[in-house]
Amino acid sequence: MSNFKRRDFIKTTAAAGVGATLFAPNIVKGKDDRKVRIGFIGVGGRGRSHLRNILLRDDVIVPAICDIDPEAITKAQKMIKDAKQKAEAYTEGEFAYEKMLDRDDLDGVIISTPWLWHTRMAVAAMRKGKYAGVEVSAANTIEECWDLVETYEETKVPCMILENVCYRQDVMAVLQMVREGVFGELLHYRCGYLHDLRGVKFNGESGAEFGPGSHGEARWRTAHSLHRNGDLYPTHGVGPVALMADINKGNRFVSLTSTATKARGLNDYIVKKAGEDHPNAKLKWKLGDVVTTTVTTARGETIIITHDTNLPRPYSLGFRVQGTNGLTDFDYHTRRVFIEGTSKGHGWEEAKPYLEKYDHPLWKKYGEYAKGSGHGGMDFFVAHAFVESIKRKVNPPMDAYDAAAWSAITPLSEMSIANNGEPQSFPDFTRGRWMTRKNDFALNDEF
Ligand SMILES: NC(=O)c1ccc[n+]([C@@H]2O[C@H](COP(=O)([O-])OP(=O)(O)OC[C@H]3O[C@@H](n4cnc5c(N)ncnc54)[C@H](O)[C@@H]3O)[C@@H](O)[C@H]2O)c1
Repeated sequence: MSNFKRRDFIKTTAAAGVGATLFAPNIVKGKDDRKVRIGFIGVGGRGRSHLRNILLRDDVIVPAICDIDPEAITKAQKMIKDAKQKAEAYTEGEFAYEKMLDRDDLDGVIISTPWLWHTRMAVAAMRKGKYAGVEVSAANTIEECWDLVETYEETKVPCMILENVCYRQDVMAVLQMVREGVFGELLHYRCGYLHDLRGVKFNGESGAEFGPGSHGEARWRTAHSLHRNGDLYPTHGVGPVALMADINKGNRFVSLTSTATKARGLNDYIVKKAGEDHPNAKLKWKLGDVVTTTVTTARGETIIITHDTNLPRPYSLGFRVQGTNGLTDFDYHTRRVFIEGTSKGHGWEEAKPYLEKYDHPLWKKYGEYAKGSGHGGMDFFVAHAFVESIKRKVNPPMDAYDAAAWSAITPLSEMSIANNGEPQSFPDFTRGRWMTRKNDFALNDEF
């Protein structure tokens, strides 16, 4: 039994390993008291939100943190001190994390750094026997996708992509509906990342600065829009869909085609903020404002993924799940369903009764507890799954194969756009094992 509890939350957890696959245990052995020791690489905005959730648990110790930004370290150290813990900080240069990974008292690390560091850090963590929990996206190139898979296969140390949206309450209820056959046989999905990031990509005195001297993600994220044209952030949308579609577990992504509109939004924003004489107003942005990708699967489904981060618009992940019996469109603002024989007439039905009826058992169990953990509660679940997988020494629910297949959408979409929408084949990262692997995501009653 686990000793997991927080504040007034004292529910015990079930026996270890239900529904999960054991792997060769070459990682640091858990202690009898089942306390897990987790280090943090990157304690910026996202790293500290993970840290906050982790520090609320009584089954995790945080012995070490790493960041190159002294301000981020100071903020994180205050949180750690407030939680009555003590962590050593690694701050000396961009490779200080390697020193931290040499410690023998870490079971896992949570990596919340800029994208270009993710694979390098996750691979280093696995090689040093530490579970790698890596923020999204996990990889930038097809080579990096293979690095994640091959390092996992070689070391048998798991890598979990920390895709929190897979645990969103409505997403998990729809997953239950899928599993119970409410939509019939599935054919089509839509999803994406439609988020006005202009205020994230630019800040500083003029409101139009990025790179060194700016703060937060503007320091590193914006450069990708200058140099790359593709779906730069696919996993919030495609992660949940991949789990519904059994990707890598009975099904796989086969190919994609991508197209992009022209790039106008960022230039328009800079001119409005800082005037047309601002040096950044002269830049030629490569990222098309709306990138549309269509993925085909081995089972004959299609998935339309939209990336839309440069224009004024409300936040949306734009989910649609459609099968032979009906479909749902759902988002933070609108959730609707049409099921043949149940929904009256030709109109949509409000999804609320369905989402309540099919509320996932994990949400029934931990929903109250999760509230306030960030992003409507889903941040609790993703960190919880990481911690519980380490405790039980089992593979996490979203693994290196998922990290590779979901992240591969970015480089493949770039190649497709660069070649006039030419179809690009997905590598089969499972090397054929997708045919026999089983989808056990969130099927045990713990994580
Ligand atoms: N899942 C989600 O909901 C969600 C939300 C926000 C961000 N993210 C992801 O989390 C990651 C981090 O984003 P963020 O918003 O925290 O960015 P951020 O810029 O606020 O933080 C990144 C941190 O990494 C540090 N860093 C950079 N290079 C480093 C190195 N070599 N070694 C150690 N530290 C280094 C920076 O100093 C900074 O403190 C990104 O991949 C982002 O896409 C995910």
